[in-house]
Amino acid sequence: MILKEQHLMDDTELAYFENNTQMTPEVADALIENQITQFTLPEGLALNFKINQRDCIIPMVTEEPSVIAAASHAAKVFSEEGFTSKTNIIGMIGQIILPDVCQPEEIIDKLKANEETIKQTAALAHPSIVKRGGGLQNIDYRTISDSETGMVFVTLHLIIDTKDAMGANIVNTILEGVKPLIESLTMMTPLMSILSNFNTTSCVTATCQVKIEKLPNKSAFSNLELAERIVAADRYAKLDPYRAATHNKGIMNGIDAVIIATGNDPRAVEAGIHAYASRNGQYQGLTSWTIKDDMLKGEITLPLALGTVGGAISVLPHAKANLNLMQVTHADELAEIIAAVGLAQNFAALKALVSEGIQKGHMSLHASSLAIQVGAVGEEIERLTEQLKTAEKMNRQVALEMLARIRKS
Ligand SMILES: CC(C)(COP(=O)([O-])OP(=O)([O-])OC[C@H]1O[C@@H](n2cnc3c(N)ncnc32)[C@H](O)[C@@H]1OP(=O)([O-])[O-])[C@@H](O)C(=O)NCCC(=O)NCCSC(=O)C[C@@](C)(O)CC(=O)[O-]
Ligand SMILES: NC(=O)C1=CN([C@@H]2O[C@H](COP(=O)(O)OP(=O)(O)OC[C@H]3O[C@@H](n4cnc5c(N)ncnc54)[C@H](OP(=O)(O)O)[C@@H]3O)[C@@H](O)[C@H]2O)C=CC1
Repeated sequence: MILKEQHLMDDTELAYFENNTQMTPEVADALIENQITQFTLPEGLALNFKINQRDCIIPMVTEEPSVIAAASHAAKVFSEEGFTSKTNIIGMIGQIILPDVCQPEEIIDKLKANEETIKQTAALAHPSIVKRGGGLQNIDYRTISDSETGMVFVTLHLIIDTKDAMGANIVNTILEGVKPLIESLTMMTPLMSILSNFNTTSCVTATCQVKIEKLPNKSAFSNLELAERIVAADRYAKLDPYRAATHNKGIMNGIDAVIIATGNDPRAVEAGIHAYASRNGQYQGLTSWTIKDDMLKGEITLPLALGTVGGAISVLPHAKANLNLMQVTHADELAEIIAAVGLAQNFAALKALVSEGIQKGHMSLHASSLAIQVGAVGEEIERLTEQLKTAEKMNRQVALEMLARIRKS
């Protein structure tokens, strides 16, 4: 197997993948409650990626046809220079929310005067993360007023470096460790203490560029027109939330697939990214495509709190094997890859949308799942798939009629 020859997989991992091994019932039972079975999804590899000058094979777990083809297609378009991806990760944000505060400035001053003690208490609450070089970095204070009730909240943001763990449990442990001290300093009972998934202090930016003359182009538009239409589509996603949601869904096609493949928490990532997309007061597309010096340039910035250890990652053998496959050890490296995948996925979708339309590429790759949906089995699947790809219309009725003809022949 090529992956083993390239030292991207060892014998155990290869056997695990080849035998399609499930996790043991004990592991499955330990992960969730009332576990009855295991639910499988296909995993594929996105190819052609060069990220920060390193060639990278990307494992993607998705049920949607054409996602992996699209990512591979875009990665090939930008393969000359590849993607540049850079993290700006200070840490996760943990919130301690004080409700019904009468004198917010006084409370904040008191807390500021005791920051050293808060930091010491935080270190004692999770000594092992401090030993790893992480832990509480700094504290921000916010005052939030509810215009309906008149209630004023003071919210502490504890910025906590969780190193290679996503860190939700680490943050929550530290918050709950610090909470009694906050109570005694303020003489108030916090409403709650919990991490924020709007993790603006864990951002990553990926960029890419290609000479417009080198854009692969099967459409009737010139290469410059194609590039301009991609830029216009990108702009439109900044203006119209109805389009922005779909634009960002396309980005998440790639991001979620790698998040799931690496055992990370897709709900946390989705919540953070969609909150970030709304940070200017209106939900907007997350990418930026521009034309400069005969080049089409793409950029995406996302908050990504990810782990390469902890949570389910260290429990799921597939997740560990997939991290090895990408040759990733640290959480920031994983974030860099995932941001690049999101940008690539968006490029492929926009390029298809503004030229031949999405259905051509998507539906031809959807043909095999449509064949199975209408009941094709064994060799029928391939025959029906091929016929569907050449059909003028591809839908359930057409597929059923074709399958009936195949069975008669
Ligand atoms: C599908 C393509 C890539 C065809 O694109 P194409 O130019 O017709 O394909 P091609 O046959 O010339 O292949 C180009 C490259 O694509 C890859 N590729 C091509 N086919 C395969 C395959 N079977 N298996 C693996 N890789 C494949 C592969 O890398 C290949 O290079 P090669 O290796 O041949 O030198 C293109 O039409 C495309 O990128 N379409 C976009 C598809 C997409 O975005 N799908 C997501 C689902 S739609 C959605 O959910 C989101 C959306 C669209 O609504 C978001 C939005 O609105 O913004
Ligand atoms: N709102 C949300 O998003 C929430 C998410 N969650 C869930 O929390 C989980 C993630 O929490 P998380 O705290 O990451 O997981 P863990 O509780 O598994 O903590 C990670 C542990 O990994 C160990 N570790 C080993 N090597 C490293 C390293 N290099 N860097 C950092 N830690 C290391 C640390 O323990 P040690 O130092 O002792 O070895 C650390 O405590 C996910 O399953 C998520 O779904 C939970 C609550 C809310």
